[in-house]
Amino acid sequence: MSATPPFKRIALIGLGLIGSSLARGIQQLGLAGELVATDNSAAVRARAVEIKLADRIADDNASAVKDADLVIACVPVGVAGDVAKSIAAHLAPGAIVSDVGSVKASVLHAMSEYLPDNIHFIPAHPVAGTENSGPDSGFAELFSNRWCILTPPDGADPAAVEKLTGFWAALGANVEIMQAAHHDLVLAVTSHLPHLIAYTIVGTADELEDVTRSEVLKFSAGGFRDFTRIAASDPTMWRDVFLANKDAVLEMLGTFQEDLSKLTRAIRRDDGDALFEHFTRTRAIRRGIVSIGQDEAAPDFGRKHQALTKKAD
Ligand SMILES: NC(=O)c1ccc[n+]([C@@H]2O[C@H](COP(=O)([O-])OP(=O)(O)OC[C@H]3O[C@@H](n4cnc5c(N)ncnc54)[C@H](O)[C@@H]3O)[C@@H](O)[C@H]2O)c1
Ligand SMILES: O=C(O)C(=O)C[C@]1(C(=O)O)C=C[C@@H](O)C=C1
Repeated sequence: MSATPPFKRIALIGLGLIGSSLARGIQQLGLAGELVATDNSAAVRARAVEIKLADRIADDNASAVKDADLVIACVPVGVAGDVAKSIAAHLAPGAIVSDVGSVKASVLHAMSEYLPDNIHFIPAHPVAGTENSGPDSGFAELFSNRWCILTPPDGADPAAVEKLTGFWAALGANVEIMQAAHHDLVLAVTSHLPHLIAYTIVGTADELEDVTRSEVLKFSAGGFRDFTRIAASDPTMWRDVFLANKDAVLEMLGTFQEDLSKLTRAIRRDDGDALFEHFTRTRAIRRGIVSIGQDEAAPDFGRKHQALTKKAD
């Protein structure tokens, strides 16, 4: 625990997987003089009191942010604007206001509409999670050795960006700064599209006529089992992600469908060389990610993204 916490009062809004992980990390590391938290679900607030997720659980968003020097909205991206509206008039001048949403441009737009000019708004996205949600699912180590991407708007105060960078670094994250629109393109291919594929394939398996659901469950080893984990992710969160990052996801989906057509054609034409060449290339990508470790995986995804957009041009 540091003698003087970097923040006098941190307010967390939303106590699901990410909010409760932040709460546990902030408490363990002593990052706030006082931690105040809230959630719009009374059941979640009651559970947060029971498991002592904060020094104080406030009844609503407005009272939670009073006198806080760091406020973090940990809610589905579709309600980020509503949260900004509910806290705008109650923020302390000079406070840093941030979020953890999986999409950045839409959150930047929705929250900026309501937030006053006398605070520092710096959106963020910890690229770390699980398929679980709710206040019991969080853990303090979630962000350790994972990326956290900050997308400060043009003209953001460098000192506020540095302070938020220090906060995420204290939680163990590697911080990267990016434009919101670029973040949304990169994450469309590295996170959003994989989730869409998982949701699709698990649904497809469930709808087959000649293969029963019990056979799917019984024989789902390896690959399919991994897809079922991802497809168990929170429906509200992912509905909001796809609607909020519509353009980038549709762009990546178009490229993906072209590539899938090429592989489909290779199978239909018994073109073993094309299949072998493709699988050899993808194996090398996986081995590259594993050998450089998690710390350097994200820049690699960036290069893959550049290659994809070049191809689409
Ligand atoms: N789950 C992940 O893997 C993951 C990873 C990184 C970022 N994120 C992002 O983090 C955010 C939160 O995701 P999560 O997984 O913690 O979700 P979650 O469903 O576990 O928790 C969200 C919480 O927000 C509360 N909430 C909803 N609307 C609210 C409002 N208007 N005011 C106050 N509270 C409200 C809900 O009651 C819920 O407890 C999302 O924007 C998501 O995109 C999620
Ligand atoms: O590991 C998982 O369960 C995740 O899906 C985490 C994951 C991801 O796609 O990597 C999901 C969404 C977030 O915005 C960040 C992280």
